[in-house]
Amino acid sequence: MINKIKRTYFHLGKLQLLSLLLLSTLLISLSLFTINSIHTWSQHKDNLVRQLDSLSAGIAHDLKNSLAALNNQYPEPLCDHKTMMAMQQADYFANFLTSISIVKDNLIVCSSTQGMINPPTILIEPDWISFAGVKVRQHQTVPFFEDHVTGRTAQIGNFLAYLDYSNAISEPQQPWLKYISYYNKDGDLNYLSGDADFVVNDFTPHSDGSQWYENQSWLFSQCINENECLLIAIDIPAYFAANQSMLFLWGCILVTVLILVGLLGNHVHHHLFSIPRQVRHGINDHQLTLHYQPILEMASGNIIGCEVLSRWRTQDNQWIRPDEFIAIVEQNGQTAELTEQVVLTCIRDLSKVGMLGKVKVGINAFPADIASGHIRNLLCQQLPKEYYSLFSIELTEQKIENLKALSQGVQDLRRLGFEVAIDDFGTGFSNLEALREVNVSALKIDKSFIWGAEKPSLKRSLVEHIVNIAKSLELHIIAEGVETTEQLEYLRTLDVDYTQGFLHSRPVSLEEFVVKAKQYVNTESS
Ligand SMILES: Nc1nc2c(ncn2[C@@H]2O[C@@H]3COP(=O)(O)O[C@H]4[C@@H](O)[C@H](n5cnc6c(=O)[nH]c(N)nc65)O[C@@H]4COP(=O)(O)O[C@H]3[C@H]2O)c(=O)[nH]1
Repeated sequence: MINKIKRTYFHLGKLQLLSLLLLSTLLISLSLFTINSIHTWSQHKDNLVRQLDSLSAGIAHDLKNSLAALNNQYPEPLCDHKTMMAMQQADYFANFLTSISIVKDNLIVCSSTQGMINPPTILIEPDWISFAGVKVRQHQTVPFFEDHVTGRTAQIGNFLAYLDYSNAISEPQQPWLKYISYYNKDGDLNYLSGDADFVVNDFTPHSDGSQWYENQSWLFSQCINENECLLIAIDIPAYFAANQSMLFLWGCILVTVLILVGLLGNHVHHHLFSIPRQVRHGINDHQLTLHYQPILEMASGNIIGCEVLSRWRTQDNQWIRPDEFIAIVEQNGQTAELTEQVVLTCIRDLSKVGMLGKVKVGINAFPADIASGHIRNLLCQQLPKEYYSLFSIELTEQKIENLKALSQGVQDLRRLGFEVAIDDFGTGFSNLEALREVNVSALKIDKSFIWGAEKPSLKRSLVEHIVNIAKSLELHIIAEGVETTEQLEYLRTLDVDYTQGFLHSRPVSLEEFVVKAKQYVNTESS
């Protein structure tokens, strides 16, 4: 009852933990989003104003020191080497201007980046001409190295340059950044040209006291000359739209990540905590059951014994394969408990059905069980001496930590009359070196070698090799995983002692094993 409550609590706890984790991450992200969108404008505004102020100042500086200076130096410019060098130099020193070109008869005839332009590029009408005489074109194509770019250009006299903002603002090419020119007539600002149209009413001075104004829709710099001006303006809704779509994108990414983390978290939790924890409880609560797989004598075809195999069903009614839970038992450090339960249960089971002392029994053991003498003590406590020879301890494929202690443990078991077999021979540690060191009495050929050995193949020669070694060491040979009559007949030609496999029977419950074995075993008590 207490265990049931504990288990229910454990399951609830896991679900609650996961939902809580997901919910809190979601809430934190939502709050971050909200805070971010509330603060976005106020946080970025000052920064943008600063950047755009320095951009204006930088462009004005470049126009004066590059384009105006070139006009002074070359009032009648030619596309000659000298002028080209001066243009390239000016291009190099300018921060926001590039591809400085010479303009003649409304054509770009040569440029600092491409030399002579053939055919020359046609100039479009300027979008506005500033008070200082700078002709600004919003979408002028200019020659740029091997290519052409289209964008904003500034022209003073015979020289024109492409306005390159790419390094000027941290968020270049943004749709919210607008350039507009206005003219001032009788104290009213009138739209002249540019990216946008807006009514210059109800603007309040910018909070930092600079020359910037803002209303619901626009943030713009003050018009500083009397007749006309170029405004650098920020379209606030467009700015938010751009940021919102970024937020939406990030939101989608975050939600996807959350879902993945949730799914993965469940999986990781299941494997790291749930199964190991359930295995721990399962062993402690004696939830293991045993299945018995018949072992047949080759010569007579009789069932003479069985291999004992652990089976474990979880609380969710799932069967977990030994291959999976044995590894967890090892991680949990519960190998001794498992072996103890297997030994005690199988002795009790076989005794109950009158087969103890009548059949051979193969029990899987961990190397530590043998090295520590744990399995020897258990068997000796539970069995009368005359049954020792019927028990075969199968040394499963494991990492051997102390080969010397293992070899001593095997020696002790054999001295008492128990059989010791190397399981899964041919895989993992069970190689020739182990065979030399550990003085076993039987060898089980791994099923992976049996499958395919019925036909001439590399496997066949390996099986023959293994059988020869076993015979030369006078070991009993058991072939496991026999699935077909061809395999069985082939193994008969090799004179293998015992066979085990689905051909004869799958591992079955005790009751089913009794049904299968009873015609070969006298279960009457003597
Ligand atoms: N496909 C196929 N499979 C066959 C055939 N004949 C037998 N098998 C399977 O091969 C495995 C034989 O056991 P193993 O080599 O000792 O390999 C065992 C053994 O190493 C380990 N194991 C099982 N029970 C215990 C246990 O109580 N203690 C320990 N230490 N290890 C155990 O888990 C391994 C896997 O056990 P199982 O899943 O029960 O798998 C069993 C059995 O079901 C066949 O003809 N075809």
